[in-house]
Amino acid sequence: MEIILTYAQSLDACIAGKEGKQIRLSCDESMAMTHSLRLLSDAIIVGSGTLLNDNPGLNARIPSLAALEDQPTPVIIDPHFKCPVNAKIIENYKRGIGRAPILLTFEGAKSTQKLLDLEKSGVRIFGVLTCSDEGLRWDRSIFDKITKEFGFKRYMIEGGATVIRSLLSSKNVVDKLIVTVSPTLIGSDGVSIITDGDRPVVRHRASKQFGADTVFICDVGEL
Ligand SMILES: NC(=O)c1ccc[n+]([C@@H]2O[C@H](COP(=O)([O-])OP(=O)(O)OC[C@H]3O[C@@H](n4cnc5c(N)ncnc54)[C@H](O)[C@@H]3O)[C@@H](O)[C@H]2O)c1
Ligand SMILES: Nc1nc(=O)c(N)c(NC[C@H](O)[C@H](O)[C@H](O)COP(=O)(O)O)[nH]1
Repeated sequence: MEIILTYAQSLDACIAGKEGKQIRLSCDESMAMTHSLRLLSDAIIVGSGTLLNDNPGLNARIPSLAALEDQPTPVIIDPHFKCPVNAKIIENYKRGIGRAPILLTFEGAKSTQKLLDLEKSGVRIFGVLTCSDEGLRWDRSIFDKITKEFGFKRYMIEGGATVIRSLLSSKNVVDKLIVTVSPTLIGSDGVSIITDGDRPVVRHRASKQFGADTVFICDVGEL
């Protein structure tokens, strides 16, 4: 099992603009790299904040829409079932250009009308999350359980800010960090991913220029 955390950031470590405004940071070349990475992954994970803010498709479309059997599965960390029934990931599934999304919620979550509506739209609900007082607890056992249930081997976590910050301050979860650095400055009202607290060790593995962007690949963990 491999867990990759990947995102695009500005030179001043921001991943979005003021009040979370979505900003296209990746140039065409590095966005194509991200979509190639999606094709190599079994699951693309984002938090509910990104789902609501960006309404992403989370499928592989560049340079062209990949065949359904090659598409990764969209997975949303959504403990409070905020996913709208008309989200793009659900529309893609209904149109046959994306796999049935999975929504991760708390273990033992009670069913609600919203959950039933989401299941009717084709969303698969999986109660695997646990909570501590500082928020969702991240550890590899969550991914072991998802792999046991769905058979995924490679996870690509694409954000957003809460997810990135919590993973960058968790040990023994992420295996690889792939960061696209865009030569732009967003400034103090941007959404930063800088965390306090302890951080995992990262080791440079490779870096490559894609258009104007530089993509860093780092191994993460007790190296
Ligand atoms: N540049 C990029 O690569 C990139 C990628 C993704 C999102 N974004 C941007 O990030 C912003 C969204 O980030 P965000 O922080 O609002 O939302 P998010 O996507 O990080 O989701 C946060 C939500 O997910 C759940 N969650 C996930 N992990 C959690 C944890 N460890 N603890 C508690 N709750 C957890 C909770 O419901 C929480 O409200 C948007 O502006 C979006 O455009 C940028
Ligand atoms: N690699 C990357 N470069 C960016 O400039 C940017 N803003 C994102 N943001 C990641 C976010 O989670 C969604 O992936 C995007 O909103 C695009 O969504 P889709 O392509 O439709 O899946 N990711």
